[in-house]
Amino acid sequence: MLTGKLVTFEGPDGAGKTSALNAIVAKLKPRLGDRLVVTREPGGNHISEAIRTIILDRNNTMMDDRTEALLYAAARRQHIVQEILPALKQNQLVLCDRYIDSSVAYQGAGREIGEQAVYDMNQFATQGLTPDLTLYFDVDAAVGLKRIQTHRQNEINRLDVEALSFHHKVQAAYLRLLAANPERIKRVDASQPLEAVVSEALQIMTAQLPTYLTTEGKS
Ligand SMILES: Nc1ncnc2c1ncn2[C@@H]1O[C@H](COP(=O)(O)OP(=O)(O)O)[C@@H](O)[C@H]1O
Ligand SMILES: Cc1cn([C@H]2C[C@H](O)[C@@H](COP(=O)(O)OP(=O)(O)O)O2)c(=O)[nH]c1=O
Repeated sequence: MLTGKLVTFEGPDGAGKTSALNAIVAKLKPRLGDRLVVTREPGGNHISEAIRTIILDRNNTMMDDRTEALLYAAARRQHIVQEILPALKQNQLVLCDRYIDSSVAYQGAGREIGEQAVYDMNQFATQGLTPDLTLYFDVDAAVGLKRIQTHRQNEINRLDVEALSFHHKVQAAYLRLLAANPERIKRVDASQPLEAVVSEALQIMTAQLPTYLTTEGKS
C-alpha cells in the first residue's frame, strides 16, 4: 500500500522552485525527520543522473525532440522505481522538483510534440502514478529567465538557452494544466520575495495534506 504522499514542484525555469524547496525542507525536517524525502527530476539515482547529463548537455545539439521526451520519461521511470515507490510504501513524504507536468509543458508544448501524446507516453512510464499535490510556481517566463541569467550563469543548460518564445509556450501549457487539474495543482505566486513564496507554499501543503503534516511522525 502506498501510504506516503508525493508532492511535486513545477514551474518555468528560474521560478524559484529549488530555492523554495530547500527552505521548505529546512522547516519540515525537524518535524518529519526521516519521513521526509527530497528528490529531483531528471535524476535522483545513478541511472537517471546519467540520462540527465545527456539531456542537458549543451553540446547535444543533434538531439531529436522525441528522443528528448523519451529520455525524460526513462529517467522518470527509473526514479519512480528506485526512489519514489519505496518511499511511498514506507509512508514517507516525497518532495520532488519537477515530474510529469514538466514533460507535458516542455516537450509537449515547448517542443510541439503534443501535450496529449507526451502525457500518454508518460502514463506508460509512470503506470499512472500521479502526485497527491503539485505546487505550480507561477512567474512570468521572462522574469524566471532573468533570475537565472543574473544569478546562475554557470548552470545554464540546453533548455535554459531556448528562445523566450519556447518558454512562453511552456508557461502557457502549465497554465492549461493548472486550469484542467484544480484539485491536484495549486498555484503559488512566485513573483513575491522568496520568504513569502515559501510561506504560501507551506500553507497550501498543510491545507492539502492536513493529517500528514499536522500529526507527529509515526511510521
Ligand atoms: N522569490 C524570488 N525572488 C527573486 N529571486 C529568486 C526568488 N526565488 C529564487 N530566486 C533566485 O532566482 C534564481 C533561480 O532560482 P531557482 O530556485 O534555482 O529556480 P528554479 O529551480 O525554479 O529554476 C536563483 O538565483 C535564486 O536565488
Ligand atoms: C523533468 C523535466 C525537466 N525538463 C527541463 C526543465 C529544465 O529546463 C531542465 C531541468 O534542469 P534543472 O537545472 O533541474 O532546472 P530547474 O532548476 O529549472 O528545475 O529540464 C523538461 O524539459 N522535461 C521534463 O520532463
